[in-house]
Amino acid sequence: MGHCRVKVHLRLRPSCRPSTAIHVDHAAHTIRIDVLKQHGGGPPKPYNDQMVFPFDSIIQSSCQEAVFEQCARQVVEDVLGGYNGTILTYGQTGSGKTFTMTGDTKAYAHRGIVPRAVERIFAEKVAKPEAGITVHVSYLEVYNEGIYDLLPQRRLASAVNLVAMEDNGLIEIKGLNKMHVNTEEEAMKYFFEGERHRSVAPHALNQMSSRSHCVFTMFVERHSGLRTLQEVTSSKLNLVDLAGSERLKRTEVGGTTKKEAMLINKSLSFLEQAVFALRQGLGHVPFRQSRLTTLLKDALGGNCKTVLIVCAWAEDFFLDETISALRFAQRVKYLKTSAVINKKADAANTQRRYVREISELKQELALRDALTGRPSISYDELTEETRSALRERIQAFLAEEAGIDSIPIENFKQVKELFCLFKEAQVSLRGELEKLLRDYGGGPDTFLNHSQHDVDINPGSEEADDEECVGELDKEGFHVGPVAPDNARPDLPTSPHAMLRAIRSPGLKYGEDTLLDYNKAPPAVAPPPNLWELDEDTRNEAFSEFKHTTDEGRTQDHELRTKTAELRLRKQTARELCTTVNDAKLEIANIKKVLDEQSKQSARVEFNNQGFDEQKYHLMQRFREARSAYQRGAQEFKEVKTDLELLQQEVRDCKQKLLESFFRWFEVKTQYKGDLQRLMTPLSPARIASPIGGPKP
Ligand SMILES: Nc1ncnc2c1ncn2[C@@H]1O[C@H](COP(=O)(O)OP(=O)(O)OP(=O)(O)O)[C@@H](O)[C@H]1O
Repeated sequence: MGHCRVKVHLRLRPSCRPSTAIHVDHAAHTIRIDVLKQHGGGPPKPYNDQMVFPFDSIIQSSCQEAVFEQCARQVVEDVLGGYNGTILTYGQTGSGKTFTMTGDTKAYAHRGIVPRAVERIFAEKVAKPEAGITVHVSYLEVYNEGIYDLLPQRRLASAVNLVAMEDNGLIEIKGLNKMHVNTEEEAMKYFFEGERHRSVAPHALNQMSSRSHCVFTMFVERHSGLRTLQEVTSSKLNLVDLAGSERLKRTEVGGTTKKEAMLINKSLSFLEQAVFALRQGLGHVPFRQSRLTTLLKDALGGNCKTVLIVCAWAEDFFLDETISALRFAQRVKYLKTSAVINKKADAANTQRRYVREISELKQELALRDALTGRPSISYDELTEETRSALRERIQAFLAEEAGIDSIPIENFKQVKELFCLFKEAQVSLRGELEKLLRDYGGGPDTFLNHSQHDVDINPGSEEADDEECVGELDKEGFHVGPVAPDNARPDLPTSPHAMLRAIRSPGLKYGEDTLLDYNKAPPAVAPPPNLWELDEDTRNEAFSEFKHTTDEGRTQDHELRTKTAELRLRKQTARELCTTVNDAKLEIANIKKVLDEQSKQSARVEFNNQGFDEQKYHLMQRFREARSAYQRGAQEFKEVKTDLELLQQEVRDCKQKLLESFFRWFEVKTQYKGDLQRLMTPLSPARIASPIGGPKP
């Protein structure tokens, strides 16, 4: 990056009566003003003070061509070389700024810097076609603190006030039209169109006074040599015709023109403040104070080569304004900018190179495939059919219906597609999981709790199982009901009827499913009263006799044993299923916990073609498996549970039937065999406490 000083030139307007106070030294490029100073109350002494202002050049009576050559040529050449350039004309109203920048249409020789710069740029474009120079032009004006596009139609009521923004270190006007121009004529056509639209008004010093600051910009792109090279330079040339400062009493304006003049003076004063801040090296330069200073930010201190042409009247009458313009020029003269060649990659060339390289690589691949016996492999974009075939294979693989070998891996494009499809499957799985969790009403805890309530998968413990069959399926003996704890014993009944009442009364429980649980299932036939007057051993002996010596007893006992064995098997199956389902539930809850943890750490799992969250994928796969196991197990368990309930009922029925048959048999036996006397023995409290049933040996 090279620092370069802003070049400052002075152009004095030709005058019939130039001030005798102005002395130009063309060799030294200085101008001296002899100033009249008044001392105290004494008579004024003429020219008792002198001010000398150095310039890069002073133009007094040169023609327009000389002005271009002296002031503008180098900037235009620099723009063609890739630098940004700005040429500004500054000065009092009517001092010749527009004449210098635009020129006069009366004669071709009077054309100003703009047409000459356009001519030079297109001359280069024609002379060096290999450089592939492209040109765009824009034209704007800053009028009453608004930025307006002069192309194509500034004077429309809908004219938009544009916004200047800093983009990549350079000031850009958002929405400004940039017209692509192929020839000098085209560029000038747009320039004149803009000229027609710019704001002008007459006043005492200028019949065509500019009421706005105008900026005509040429955007130049140029290849830095042969077209095969990748680099292009992109630069712009700003040609700025500032509105002139004016003293209202001299221009004798009123109304709108007066308001315009005040705003022009204000914006020029902001420009002076910005220049002053830059010159003083102040930390903050108030570029944003006005549209003009914002627009000129690059020209005054950024990436730009800048030339200022100060236009001034040479008459005595305007000496004050001239001195003030010269002072401004002196400040600008010491400003430094940091211009660089603006290079950028040539997109078209880069694309051409890539196309060539791709074509060569394809040939290389085809050759290699032919040599390795895989001539049919395609490297073109995957078709929709291929994509859906791959999707089906992945689905089959994930469902464990096909192995990994079923997924073809032929080229990189296909591998990328496979990753995308895996991601698709993962996303869908995640959706399913979230839906499932939503259905279960929230987080893992709720899910577990809900599941436990939803399906009762506790078929009972081994102990409960034993209790279920208590007093029943011991090898030989018949123990009807567990022994009640001592403190649970009821008062001794005095007769069998009293004992029955006691059995039926609540609080006399001898297990959940004893053979004679009157609270749950009282036998259809009442037990013979004399049965309860026997002691437990005798009573069980009688029951054993019935089961082993009578057909009815044998059949019913066998039926009960078969059903109970079946019930046990079912309970075992249910227990196993219960373990499977509970394990699956636990697994689901654990996976959910891990996934939640991961989600907390990163709100969103990023996946692109460069990466794949393998851990997450495995988790999701485990989740799927656990969920399938849970669903299968839960379904099977429901079926087993239904069977279980049926079997339990059947067992109860068998027990009931056996008891009833036993009661009937016992009654008949005691009645007809006449040995009732022998069987009748006094009741003992222990026998009554365990009237029927007993612990299993
Ligand atoms: N060097 C010059 N040679 C011949 N004529 C000139 C010269 N400078 C200015 N003029 C004439 O003076 C008149 C006013 O000049 P010009 O419009 O360029 O002033 P200006 O500085 O742009 O004024 P304003 O700020 O009001 O727009 C024009 O008619 C122009 O032709």
